[in-house]
Amino acid sequence: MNLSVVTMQMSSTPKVEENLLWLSEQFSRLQTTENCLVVLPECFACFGGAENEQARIAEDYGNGPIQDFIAHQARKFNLWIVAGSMPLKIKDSELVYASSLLFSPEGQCQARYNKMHLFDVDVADATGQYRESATTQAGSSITVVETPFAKIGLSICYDVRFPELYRKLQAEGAEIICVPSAFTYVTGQAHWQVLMRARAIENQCFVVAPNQTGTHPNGRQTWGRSVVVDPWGEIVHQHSEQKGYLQSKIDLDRVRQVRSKMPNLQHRKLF
Ligand SMILES: O=C(O)CNC(=O)[C@H](CS)NC(=O)CCC(=O)C(=O)O
Repeated sequence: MNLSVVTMQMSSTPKVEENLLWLSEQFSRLQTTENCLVVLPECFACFGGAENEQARIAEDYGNGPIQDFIAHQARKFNLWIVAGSMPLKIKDSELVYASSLLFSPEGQCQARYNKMHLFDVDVADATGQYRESATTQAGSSITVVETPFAKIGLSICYDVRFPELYRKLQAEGAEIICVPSAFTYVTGQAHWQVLMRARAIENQCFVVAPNQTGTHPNGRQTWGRSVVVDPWGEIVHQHSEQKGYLQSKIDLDRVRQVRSKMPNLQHRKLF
């Protein structure tokens, strides 16, 4: 079965309306076919401002302007949309979940994943210290969701450095794995493409990884180079540093073809 896959590479600012307006312009330009999956980057609605910005724009799950916007766009343009990540409130907590939501073309939210691995890392860039856990609660369960075209595994950004998560997603049947990201320029330059290709090759899945790009208002720099990789590790398409979208047709039979010739998933010894 064929699927049209879109990576939306953004240079998001702290202003939600600005980012959503830009997105609605992009959506209106897409060529929509029967099945079209659009994946947005991590923090698509608000990025690159103050430390408390995610708490500021956080919504209750199932209720809020950002989720309404995505549901509306999904219906209007007949799209499956993975809303990369957005902050969702937690009852009686200052912290938020960084959640990735899958919307159907009917505008229904069909799956939710809360980012498990938080980026508490020192990077040799202008920001220096990243402490995601200061504002974010780590998730504790994995998400694989069945759609009419494929089973989709959800993950976010720094998760990509933990291959055991992807083994689990694959074991649960994932054929497409989304990795919406806000990878830093420095770590992206070193590791971005290798990590995305490795997860695709070892799990024989399509990997769809839209990234943030450019210099954001708080000085944070992200790597761009959003990418779609096929189950053999070949690049289906890759962005430069510019914001915008790329759209490609993929053949989902590729997953079965690659797995039947090289059944390395059945040759596992450990887990
Ligand atoms: O905190 C926010 O504002 C939004 N969240 C992010 O930007 C997150 C956590 S700081 N970024 C990453 O996970 C980058 C991972 C990365 O770059 C790597 O693994 O090398």
